[in-house]
Amino acid sequence: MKDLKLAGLTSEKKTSSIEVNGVTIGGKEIILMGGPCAVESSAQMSQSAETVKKAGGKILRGGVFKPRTSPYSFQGLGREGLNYLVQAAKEQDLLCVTEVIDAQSLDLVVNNVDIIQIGARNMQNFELLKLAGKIDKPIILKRGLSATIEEWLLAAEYILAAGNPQVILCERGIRTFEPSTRNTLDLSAVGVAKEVSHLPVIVDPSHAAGRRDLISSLSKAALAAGADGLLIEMHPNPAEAVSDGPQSLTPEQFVQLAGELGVVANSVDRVYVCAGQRDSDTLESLRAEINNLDQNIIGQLATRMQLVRKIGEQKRLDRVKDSNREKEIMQRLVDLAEELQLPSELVKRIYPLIFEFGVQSQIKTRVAQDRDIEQPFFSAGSK
Ligand SMILES: C=C(O[C@@H]1C=C(C(=O)O)C=C[C@H]1O)C(=O)O
Repeated sequence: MKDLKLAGLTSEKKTSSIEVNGVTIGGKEIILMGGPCAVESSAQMSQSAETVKKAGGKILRGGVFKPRTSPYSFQGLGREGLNYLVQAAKEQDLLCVTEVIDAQSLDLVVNNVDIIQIGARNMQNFELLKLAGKIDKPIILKRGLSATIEEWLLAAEYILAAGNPQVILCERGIRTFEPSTRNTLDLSAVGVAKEVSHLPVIVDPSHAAGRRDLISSLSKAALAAGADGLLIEMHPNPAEAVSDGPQSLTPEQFVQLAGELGVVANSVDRVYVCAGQRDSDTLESLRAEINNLDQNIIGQLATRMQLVRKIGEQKRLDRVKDSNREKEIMQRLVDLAEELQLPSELVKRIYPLIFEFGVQSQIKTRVAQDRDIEQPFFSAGSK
């Protein structure tokens, strides 16, 4: 692809992550963003924020300027809606994102939200892209309805070239001949974009499918395909939504899906942190979940110890301890802890113990092994 001077990857820069107020997009952690298509009321946004928080989501979405296909459809609450969005995000300590459609809406939201979205219909609004390039806020750039991946990346290049390095690509389905879904989610676009560009890529399965029954499977497929995050529509009462009701998840479905993302994330060497789904947060249910987690932690430690012993079998007894390897593991885990907002001190205290027991176990394995090798020699005459 030509002209990807800034969006294209180089030998030094294969991936880039975007750090926004304590949330890293494009790191190890999968970032979940959710909320209604359009901001309708203060109560609707408060309930949505509560659900996003419960699901382990980090970012609340909500449109206040709506570029609708029909001029007679709801066009958004503007400034009033912006206040509801910002307030609800604040209540739950979430970040927020909203779409801008022109210079005025950009001006209005730029100092209030954490992330700005440029929607599919404006992907090639080059003047808007240039304006987005002049601000110091991350931009989610949705792929246009009929845009090739190259056109999408060149749109990102406009923002980058104008001076804003914080671009997050968002695949949201493209127009094909298939009428069963609103659009066709192009999951290969995630891989292709990542092959040619260093920018983080997220997926919006809601606008792609246009129907809520497909959102769960498409979200998981998106993670498997390498997406760094998900942007999912959820409404406290989808039947009453002023826009995109049929594709919006209910709060229960949203939390359930979030609870299922962790295993998919782990299978592709990523992390999704969500305190699981419970009917209600009773002391008993919370403790049951902790018991379950503790069991997993011990199980994983046992597997780790087995691997450490296997490594021990391959090493010389005088080279059992490898300080460089330990340092490298520690650095990686401290970085991960910081990304997951876990005190890095915890990792710094636990891991030396884990290493120590690993090394001891390797020494024992080696000594036993060496004895076994010598055994036939000693036992030959005695039998
Ligand atoms: C497992 C190894 O041996 C030792 C134990 C380590 C561990 O527990 O991760 C790391 C380095 C070594 O001190 C290894 O060399 O990789």
